[in-house]
Amino acid sequence: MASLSAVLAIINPLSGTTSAEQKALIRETFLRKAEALGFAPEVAVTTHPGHATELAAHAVLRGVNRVLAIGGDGTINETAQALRRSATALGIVPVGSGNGLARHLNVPLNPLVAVERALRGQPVVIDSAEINGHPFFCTAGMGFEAYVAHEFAQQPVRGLPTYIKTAFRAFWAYKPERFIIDGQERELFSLTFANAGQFGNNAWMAPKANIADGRLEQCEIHPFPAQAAAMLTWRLFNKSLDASSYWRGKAVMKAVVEASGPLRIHVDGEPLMLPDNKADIRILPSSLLVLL
Ligand SMILES: Nc1ncnc2c1ncn2[C@@H]1O[C@H](COP(=O)(O)OP(=O)(O)OP(=O)(O)O)[C@@H](O)[C@H]1O
Repeated sequence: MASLSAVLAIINPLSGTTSAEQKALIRETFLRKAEALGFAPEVAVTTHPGHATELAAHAVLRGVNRVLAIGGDGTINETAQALRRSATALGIVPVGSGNGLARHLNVPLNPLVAVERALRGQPVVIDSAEINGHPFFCTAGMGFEAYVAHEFAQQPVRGLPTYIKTAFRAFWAYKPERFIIDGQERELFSLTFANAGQFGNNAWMAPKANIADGRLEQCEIHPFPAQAAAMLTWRLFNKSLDASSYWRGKAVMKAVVEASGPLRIHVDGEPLMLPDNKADIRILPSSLLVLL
C-alpha cells in the first residue's frame, strides 16, 4: 500500500465572523474528505498571532505536501510566508471578512467547497512580495488604506459593515501625505503595491494585476475633490479604477518609499508601523505554490 500523504489544516479560531459551529463543520469536512481521498489529515488550531507561521514552518520541515490555511488574509499570510520557496503547497479556505487572495485566485468562497478544491487541486506557482522584509501575497500599502487598516484594528467588532463605517469616517479625517517614491516626491491619497489585484471584498485597486508575472503593480491615487469620492468608490468595485484620471499605475519589481516620519502601512490588510522613515518593497517571483 502506498504511504499516506500528510495534509495539515491550520485554523484560526478567531478569524472573520464565522461561528465556532461553522468552523467545527469545516474541520469535520476537511477530516472526512481528506481521509476519503487517501490523505493522512492533521488539524492545528492557532493560539496566538504568528502561530500559523510556526505550524507551517514545522510542516515544511516534516515534508508535508499540502497545508490548508482556514482563516482570513492575515492567517493566509502567516501560513504562506513559511511555505515560500518550499515544495509544500498552500490551500486557501477563506473565512475572513475580505478574502482578497481567495477572490483574486477564484478560490470558492464557500469554505466547504474550498476544502475540496484544496485537497483535489494542483499546485500552481505564484509570486509573493516583501515590504521591509514583511511578506505579503495580496497587497501592501500606505496612505489612506493604511490609515483605515489602523483604525479598523481598533474596532471591537470585525466584518464588512464595521469596515465600511470605519472607511467612511476615515475619509473625512484623512489628509493626503507626501511620499518620496524612488527619489520623486508626490502628495498622494494612497499608494499600493499589488501582487493580487484587490484588497478583498472585490475592491480592485489594480484591476490588471497578474499574480504570476514577476511584477507588482504600483498604484497611486492622487488627491481628489470630495465630490469625486463616490465615482472612485464605484470604480473600485466595478474593477475600472485604472480608468480614473486620479489613478496612476505601473509594473515594478522593486521600489523605495520615504516619508518625513515613521511609515504607517498595512501588509495584506494588517496594520503595521515602520519605525524608520523608509520602505523597501520587492517582488519574489515564482515563490509560492498554491492549490487551485
Ligand atoms: N488564537 C489567536 N488569538 C489571537 N490572534 C490570533 C490567533 N490566531 C491567529 N491570530 C491572529 O489573527 C490575525 C487575523 O486573522 P485573520 O486575517 O485570519 O482574520 P480576520 O482579520 O478576521 O480576517 P480578515 O483579514 O479577512 O479581516 C492573524 O494575523 C493572526 O496573527
